[in-house]
Amino acid sequence: MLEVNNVCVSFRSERQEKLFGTTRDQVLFDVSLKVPKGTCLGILGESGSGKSTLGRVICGLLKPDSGELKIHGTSVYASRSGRKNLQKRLGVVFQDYTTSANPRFRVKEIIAEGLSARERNQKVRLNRIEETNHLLELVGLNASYADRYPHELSGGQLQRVCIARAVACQPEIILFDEAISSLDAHTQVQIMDLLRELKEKLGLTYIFITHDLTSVTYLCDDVLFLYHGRITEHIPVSHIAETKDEYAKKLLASMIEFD
Ligand SMILES: Nc1ncnc2c1ncn2[C@@H]1O[C@H](COP(=O)(O)OP(=O)(O)OP(=O)(O)O)[C@@H](O)[C@H]1O
Repeated sequence: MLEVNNVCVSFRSERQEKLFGTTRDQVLFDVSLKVPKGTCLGILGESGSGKSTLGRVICGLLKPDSGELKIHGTSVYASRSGRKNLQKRLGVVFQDYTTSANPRFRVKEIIAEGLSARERNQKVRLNRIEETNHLLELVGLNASYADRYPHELSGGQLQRVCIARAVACQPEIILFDEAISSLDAHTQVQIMDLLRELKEKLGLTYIFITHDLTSVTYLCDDVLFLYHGRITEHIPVSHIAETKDEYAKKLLASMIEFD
């Protein structure tokens, strides 16, 4: 179980009245959520609502001003061991697969980043070739891709490699930050099918940050709406049509009209 309790985040404001002013802009206000094991939580909000900031708090990259992040009851930011505990259990897949994969690395070296993390965490020595081939198959590619460079892959294939790298460290939870947003609609569906399959096979828990309601309804169990840094609603996806939240209603209406 991953828990976020009363998290507040602010950044130093660019508009300072004094030269060394300390005015801050608050981006997250008292955000709390729980993600039970084996479920998928969608975090939905428009641009600037604070989704990625919340994502950075969840993956251990940004200590909040106040509030806490807990994984299996252990506070992440209270100690170094708390952060290490999170690193062992959580993988991340970002939107920009072109920059999150080193262009000078071959596919096998990209996946090796995840395998090395697993070797360190579990204090084991892995058969890299065997593991890489297994992971490539798991994400719908095959061993022949291992020697390719990122520029020799399509966007969808490269994002599959990034997913393989995240899965390589055997995390319990994977955070996806707009991970399918830059792909075309057909590839998005293929990747979402892959994510569903992996979740089932490996018993994973997902946190799926997006601005796209359709992908949330396709993939998530629960959805949380973020508006100007505040959670306005947190409901099961199956009850999304009954939402009371104005922002959620607007999103829903635009999707229905579009359909
Ligand atoms: N490091 C930072 N320093 C200052 N302000 C920041 C920083 N990171 C984010 N912000 C501000 O916090 C607010 C929320 O940004 P965030 O990236 O979390 O939004 P988002 O919902 O993920 O948007 P998008 O969908 O466009 O990525 C924005 O106003 C942004 O300018």
